[in-house]
Amino acid sequence: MSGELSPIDKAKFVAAKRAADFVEDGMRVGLGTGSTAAWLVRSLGEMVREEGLKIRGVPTSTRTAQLAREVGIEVISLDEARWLDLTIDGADEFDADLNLIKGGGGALLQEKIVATASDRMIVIADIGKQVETLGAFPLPVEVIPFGWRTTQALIEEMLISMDVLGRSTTLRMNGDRPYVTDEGNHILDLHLKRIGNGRQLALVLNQMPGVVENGLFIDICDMVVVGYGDGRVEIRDINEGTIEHDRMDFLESDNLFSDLAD
Ligand SMILES: O=C(CO)[C@H](O)[C@H](O)COP(=O)(O)O
Repeated sequence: MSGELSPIDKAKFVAAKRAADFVEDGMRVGLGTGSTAAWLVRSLGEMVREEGLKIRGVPTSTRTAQLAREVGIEVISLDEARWLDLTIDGADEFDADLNLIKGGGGALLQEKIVATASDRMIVIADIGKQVETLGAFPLPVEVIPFGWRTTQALIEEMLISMDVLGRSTTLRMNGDRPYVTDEGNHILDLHLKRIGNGRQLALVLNQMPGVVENGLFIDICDMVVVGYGDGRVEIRDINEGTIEHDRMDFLESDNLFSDLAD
């Protein structure tokens, strides 16, 4: 049963399952987007249905909103919640300082707004997302459709002036059309290879006309729950370092996992 899922799926699952333990009754919870976040939403749904957990969720995309409703989580908007106790989301890369690249799933704008509006952000990720230096994963930048080619050219010029290693940028596509975000924008993926100064790059990008937001999450994440393909989980805390090693009691006993793996 569980053997039919790939090690990466198992790693994502155990990270999400462990992170769900941080969600308490009455919390307003930001719900991330992506395949790892989907495991989290399903786990929380199970806790709502079977344990009577009472939470209100603020989804970071229409996809997550739909899944949250399907699994029984009460969905509210960020404007209704105003402020959140906790956001749990996936990431494309995380480094030792818990800085992130996000936006591989195209939801970086809502994800950053929601994470920033939260007392605490927990990232759930398989160990493959850990990097020494951010940047191997193309950095997503959300741009408005008007004049996107000009914005792209400005970004490429800026990358040259900042001496960034990789300078090519591509418009994200959905089939033969530009990808459109929930906000009606496009995404440029910046193939940088290595981001020396993420803080500076994030600031410079967001000052450019046409740029709405970038996928660098600097000083936003408080904790990363890391999953391994063999079911182990590790917790890295921004202040205390690694606070939990090698816990692996999630896989075999879990109904949700075996039901989905069937
Ligand atoms: O930033 C994101 C979506 O915009 C996702 O969290 C990120 O792409 C990770 O996705 P996955 O959990 O599917 O690997």
